[in-house]
Amino acid sequence: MKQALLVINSGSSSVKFAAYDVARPDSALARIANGRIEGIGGKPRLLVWGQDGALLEDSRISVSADPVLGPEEAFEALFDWLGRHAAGRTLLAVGHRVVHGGERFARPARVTPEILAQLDGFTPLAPLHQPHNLSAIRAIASLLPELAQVACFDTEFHATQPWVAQACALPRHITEAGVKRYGFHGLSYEYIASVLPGHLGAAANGRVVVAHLGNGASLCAMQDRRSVASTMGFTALDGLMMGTRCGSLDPGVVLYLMSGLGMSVQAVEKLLYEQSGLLGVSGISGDMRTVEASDTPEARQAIELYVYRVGQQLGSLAAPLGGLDALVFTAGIGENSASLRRRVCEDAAWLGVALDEDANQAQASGPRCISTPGSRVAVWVIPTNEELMIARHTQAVLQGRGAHDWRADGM
Ligand SMILES: Nc1ncnc2c1ncn2[C@@H]1O[C@H](COP(=O)(O)OP(=O)(O)O)[C@@H](O)[C@H]1O
Ligand SMILES: CC(=O)OP(=O)(O)O
Ligand SMILES: [Mg+2]
Repeated sequence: MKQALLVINSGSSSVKFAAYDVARPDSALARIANGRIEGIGGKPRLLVWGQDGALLEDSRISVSADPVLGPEEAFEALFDWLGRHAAGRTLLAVGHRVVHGGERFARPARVTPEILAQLDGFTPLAPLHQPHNLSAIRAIASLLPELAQVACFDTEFHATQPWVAQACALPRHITEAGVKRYGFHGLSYEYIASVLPGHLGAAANGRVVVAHLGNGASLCAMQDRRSVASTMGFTALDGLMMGTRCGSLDPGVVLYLMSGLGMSVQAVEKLLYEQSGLLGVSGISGDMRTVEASDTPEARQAIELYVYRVGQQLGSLAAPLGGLDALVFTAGIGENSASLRRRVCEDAAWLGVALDEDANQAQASGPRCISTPGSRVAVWVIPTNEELMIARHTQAVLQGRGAHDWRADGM
């Protein structure tokens, strides 16, 4: 009987998933299918694509007359689909992206009720993500209590940063209580680090900044393919301007919102996480495609500010690296918006970035170099694959190997 792994990346209103065949315990993972459940808490849909990218399923999920379904019903529909289409396979485990592992979880972990309770404690540090990550684990545990579930943390990859990159200049007792810069999007950065040598050769181990520009957005500075600094900090609010998050903000603004404008903690949290960023500045949308398609002055300013912040913080990471050898764009915006990449690269000319605009504009979807042959900094677009990274970690935890070591196997 073939064995398979399921990977879940659970967000506020949608769940992304991927299923992999495990031919041998230590062999490469082959993706069988991937997809999304959209509209959880409303009228969910299940979308599934096959190995070749063909759409296999696009249907409304309805198990009762009530169209408002929670995560449990949504996962029931997914397992039902897998049961019908992945017949003849044993599901070994489910691997999850869990955004915050705090100081306690530096490695992927097999989930137990005790671990789940500890991870609940990080919810205030990642209110947009952690509750949804954990409710997916709980929903699956109640459907299939015996099934192994593995939590893989977005914070893990940044554990290699020197203390100066992790420190907040706060009194010691606050730092000792865990208030430090963790960094996020680690599964995405770890995947990119794993494929960099195949594309960049020896330069992969040089001074690299990876720009993960998706709904959430951050930059990671790498040296020897290890994280040395990141623009995200204690929470996934810090750093770049994002779809609906403000990014770096004078902490005095937060104090003023509460003491000067009388806003509650909940209202400030909603403002900074859900109503700011591209959405707040454009007044139109937090989705880059929609903002790029609009020609209002506010939409144009939103993109101008977004680009300004990427350029400013790219400089802030070039400083600890002592320069820059390569810049990599990834995630929804980084992989798909040629105009955003062009503007970022123009602003980064002072660092030695020279963009090949034809290569940048070319209709392509795989990893590609978009800098000129003479550019001092190599610029690449490399599609990320958080799901594959989670599957590798999950496989490693099942084999009792602890965290998967991307440096050892050169993948
Ligand atoms: N062709 C495109 N041009 C510009 N932006 C795009 C394009 N395709 C996707 N995006 C943007 O990518 C972002 C979503 O990124 P993604 O990495 O999928 O996010 P997440 O995985 O965090 O939900 C959205 O702002 C979306 O508008
Ligand atoms: C950590 C984070 O911001 O994740 P996402 O980009 O998926 O929202
Ligand atoms: Mg994402």
